[in-house]
Amino acid sequence: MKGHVGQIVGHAKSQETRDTALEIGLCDQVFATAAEAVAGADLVVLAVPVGAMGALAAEIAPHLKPGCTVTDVGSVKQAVIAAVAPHLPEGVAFIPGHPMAGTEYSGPRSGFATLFVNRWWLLTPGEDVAPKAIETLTALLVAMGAKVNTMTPEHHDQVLAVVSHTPHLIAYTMVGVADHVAQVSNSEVIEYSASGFRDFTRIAASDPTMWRDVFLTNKDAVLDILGRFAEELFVLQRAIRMGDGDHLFDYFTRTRAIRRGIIEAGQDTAAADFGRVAVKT
Ligand SMILES: NC(=O)c1ccc[n+]([C@@H]2O[C@H](COP(=O)([O-])OP(=O)(O)OC[C@H]3O[C@@H](n4cnc5c(N)ncnc54)[C@H](O)[C@@H]3O)[C@@H](O)[C@H]2O)c1
Ligand SMILES: O=C(O)C(=O)C[C@]1(C(=O)O)C=C[C@@H](O)C=C1
Repeated sequence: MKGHVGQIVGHAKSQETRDTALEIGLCDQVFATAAEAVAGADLVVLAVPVGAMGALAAEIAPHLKPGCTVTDVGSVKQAVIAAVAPHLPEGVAFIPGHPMAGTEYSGPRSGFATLFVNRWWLLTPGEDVAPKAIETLTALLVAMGAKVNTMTPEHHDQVLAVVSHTPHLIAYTMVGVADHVAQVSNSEVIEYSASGFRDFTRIAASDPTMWRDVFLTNKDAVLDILGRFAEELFVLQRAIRMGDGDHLFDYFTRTRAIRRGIIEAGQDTAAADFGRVAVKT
């Protein structure tokens, strides 16, 4: 954001995080209370776990500058809106947001300059929000390299259940299964993991608080996708049992085309950004 805004003021509860934020130049100033941090701000960005958004909004509400914009970066939108909006005073523009970028790491040292470059940043503003406020926020996000799109919070939560939330649950589960197998068979299965399983372990190393809150707050959409996942899994399980190679081949051909389409659309930048090699098979 540096160079695009006047001053960046942060808040973190721990002294260590506040010290780090100043040391690495993330903020110009940091405060121990959110109330102090938001005083006089034109734009306030809420970046805490989804389950903590409501309490934070209640804390900052009396200290917001009239006419300011409040946004958030939570991975779920309907629950954040329900928790935050009731606290915000009249005249504050609330533009819920979600950058589709991140890693399994947390904390102030986990960001990097290109994190948002060529990544979607989804906004789910209500119809009553002034277009000017949306334009100003969009301009800032675009300046950070993001591609911005707006949609309804309902649609956001359904889409994210498919492309982010349920895949994380599957990764957590698969790593749990491997660990269980290793324990009961007293073997070294995880040591022999190659890149496919390692990708699962990377995802399964994501922050437990963040992901607990995601699943608790996007419950219906995730349960819907998990149900569909189980149905597909049973069909593949049956194909394996019946020796139906044609079914497996056709299914895998279809999924490979999806992966190739993502790469051709230039949307697989995260791995390369983070110093890993994007495997193009
Ligand atoms: N990590 C990702 O990949 C990613 C990507 C997009 C969106 N998000 C969303 O961004 C938000 C922040 O995630 P992050 O990865 O930046 O996490 P983070 O752990 O790096 O930062 C979260 C901060 O919130 C603070 N916090 C936790 N509970 C709190 C509470 N009850 N009250 C006040 N502060 C509290 C923590 O101390 C920490 O400083 C989450 O809502 C998450 O869903 C994360
Ligand atoms: O690559 C990762 O570590 C991520 O999972 C990042 C990811 C994602 O699912 O794409 C995780 C959660 C966020 O809400 C947005 C981005």
